[in-house]
Amino acid sequence: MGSENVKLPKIDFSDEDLKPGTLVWNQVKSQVNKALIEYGCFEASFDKISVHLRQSIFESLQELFDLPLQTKLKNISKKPFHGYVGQYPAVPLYESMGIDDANILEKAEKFTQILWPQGNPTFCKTIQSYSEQLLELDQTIRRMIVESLGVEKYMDEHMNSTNYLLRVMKYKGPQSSETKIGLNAHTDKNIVTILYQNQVNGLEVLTKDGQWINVEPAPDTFIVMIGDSLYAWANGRVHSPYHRVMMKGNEARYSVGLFSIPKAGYKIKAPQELIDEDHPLLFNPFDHVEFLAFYYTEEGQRCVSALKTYCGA
Ligand SMILES: O=C(O)CCC(=O)C(=O)O
Ligand SMILES: [Fe+2]
Repeated sequence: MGSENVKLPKIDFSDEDLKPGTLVWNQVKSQVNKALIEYGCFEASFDKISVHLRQSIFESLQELFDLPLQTKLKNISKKPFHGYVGQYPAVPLYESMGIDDANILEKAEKFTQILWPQGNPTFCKTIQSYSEQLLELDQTIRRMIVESLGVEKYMDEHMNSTNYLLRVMKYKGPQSSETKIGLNAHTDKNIVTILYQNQVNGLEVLTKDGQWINVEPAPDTFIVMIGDSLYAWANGRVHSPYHRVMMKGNEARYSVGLFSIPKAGYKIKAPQELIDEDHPLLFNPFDHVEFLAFYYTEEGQRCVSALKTYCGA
């Protein structure tokens, strides 16, 4: 059960002067560092995404999930969890779809074309602008993390090592006051995840001391979470938390995640500056795409930490 009394830290990214080197940058950076060591997660207010866009994104999600199943199944991907996912007996409330490189107009158009051959410019523009604008928050946070780790010499390499995936999600209301599983507990496998949801709560995050926190974001805040690939790159200096979705009541929950994901062929390797006697190397260098292939095998699904089994040092 979620715990009532603990709240995730809330950090404000709306200051106009939030540029590297400014006083406010350093203040926010130290809040980010503290939150990521303690929770691997925080609530972010970020006002670059207009109120209009924040509303349109949920209209677009609803329009997409209202399409006939036949149409939704047309979104196929070779990468697990990037195509259409739904109708799984283990998580019957859950449906999702991934849009690779949704920040790039041609990619957003290609995706839109698959579902609406006759075109849907509003949908296309909404997901593209949302991704392009929110990516700024991902990059700000990652710059701050690299600075806090004191490994600025890897800044460009790190910033250029990822692509973006936008995943849209719907959780049906279970039509009961009893809590039902929406999405099983997991850690994200990517670099940074930024989640945004409609007004139906359900996300829970596990603290280091084993309590599930109910995440109750305000309408204008995003949830930022660290994935296992960044945990590995930082050699354990930031936490990647377990989280899950628990649903009750009648209302559907819509959420959307922007995931920064290591590019195929890029080897994730902790900088040597982050390895010492007190911090021995945790993971051998690995390729994220190859790791995911292992994660989605039966063995990978059974492990407590798939990454440790795959490439633990
Ligand atoms: O819907 C949510 O808020 C969480 C989704 C999630 O954890 C994921 O897609 O990895
Ligand atoms: Fe997740």
